[in-house]
Amino acid sequence: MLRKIANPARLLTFQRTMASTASTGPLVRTELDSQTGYATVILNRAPVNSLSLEFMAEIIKTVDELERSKIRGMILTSPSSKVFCAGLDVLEMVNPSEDRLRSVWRNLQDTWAKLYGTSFPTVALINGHAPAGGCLLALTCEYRIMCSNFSIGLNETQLGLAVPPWLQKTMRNTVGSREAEIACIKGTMFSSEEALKIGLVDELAADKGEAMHKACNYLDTFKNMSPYARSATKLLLRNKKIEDMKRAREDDIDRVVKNVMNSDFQAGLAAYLQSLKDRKK
Ligand SMILES: CCCCCC/C=C\CC(=O)SCCNC(=O)CCNC(=O)[C@H](O)C(C)(C)COP(=O)(O)OP(=O)(O)OC[C@H]1O[C@@H](n2cnc3c(N)ncnc32)[C@H](O)[C@@H]1OP(=O)(O)O
Repeated sequence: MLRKIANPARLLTFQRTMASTASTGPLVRTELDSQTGYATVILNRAPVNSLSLEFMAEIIKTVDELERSKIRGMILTSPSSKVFCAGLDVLEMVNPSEDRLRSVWRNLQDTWAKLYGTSFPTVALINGHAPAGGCLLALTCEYRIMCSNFSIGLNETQLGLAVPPWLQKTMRNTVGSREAEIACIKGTMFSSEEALKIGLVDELAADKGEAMHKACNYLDTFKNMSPYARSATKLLLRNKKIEDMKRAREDDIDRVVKNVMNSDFQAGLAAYLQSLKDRKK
């Protein structure tokens, strides 16, 4: 359920009233600029926007609502000064129940499909690190603007996870076959500057303010264009990839369940979690 709050200024704020888990406030906040029709979607699951089952369900619902609201563009970002999205909530993979794990992967697939197939233009404003599922969210957008001094990449293999075909394809479409193949297999994390060089992001910004300005500039390029022609062309380009994912989704989920339920994977994950904690010492 959306709550619409009219501000005296031109900014209308839509807020989801759903209770959040670890964050203060709603898991996803949407601010709509009533003059431009651009919605800023703020991922709000502290501390690192890791993608839990419920968080992904909220992202999916938000995109559905934005489609109904006929917005003119979306900017996806985070309130954190350090992390755009830390990827899947790794705790979802620690000795999970098979049913929950299946739902998690299904929601991850749906999150990708929803964001990838929006009728409106989308920009990822990457104002922090974006590993794995964080990079996935950025890749679903049409345009990526990244603040300097952060890292982004599909590091799944470093965690012992295979990168699924649909995500590999999205990476290939963005950076080309050769770069994508090496990056996916190695699980490379790129600095903002390296990401720009290989085309993983389109522009860099010194800070969030500059990134927001650049994001609006991208969306403005469609101001005088027929929304129908724009979105029809986008969906003709992207729909087949979404359909391919949906056709193969059960195999994809079976593969993940086998991967994650394996005792070697669980041992590797425990070591990975420990390494995250050790980094702080
Ligand atoms: C159908 C098949 C589909 C397959 C597609 C696969 C797609 C996605 C797979 C994934 O996304 S796996 C997840 C990969 N993510 C990571 O490897 C990120 C790990 N985290 C980090 O590198 C860092 O935390 C950070 C994001 C760079 C941020 O560093 P920072 O120093 O700012 O913060 P930390 O102190 O490290 O973290 C704070 C707090 O958050 C916890 N945390 C971090 N990342 C995650 C996460 N992904 N899930 C859950 N929790 C996470 C971290 O452990 C800290 O917790 P505390 O120690 O404070 O309790």
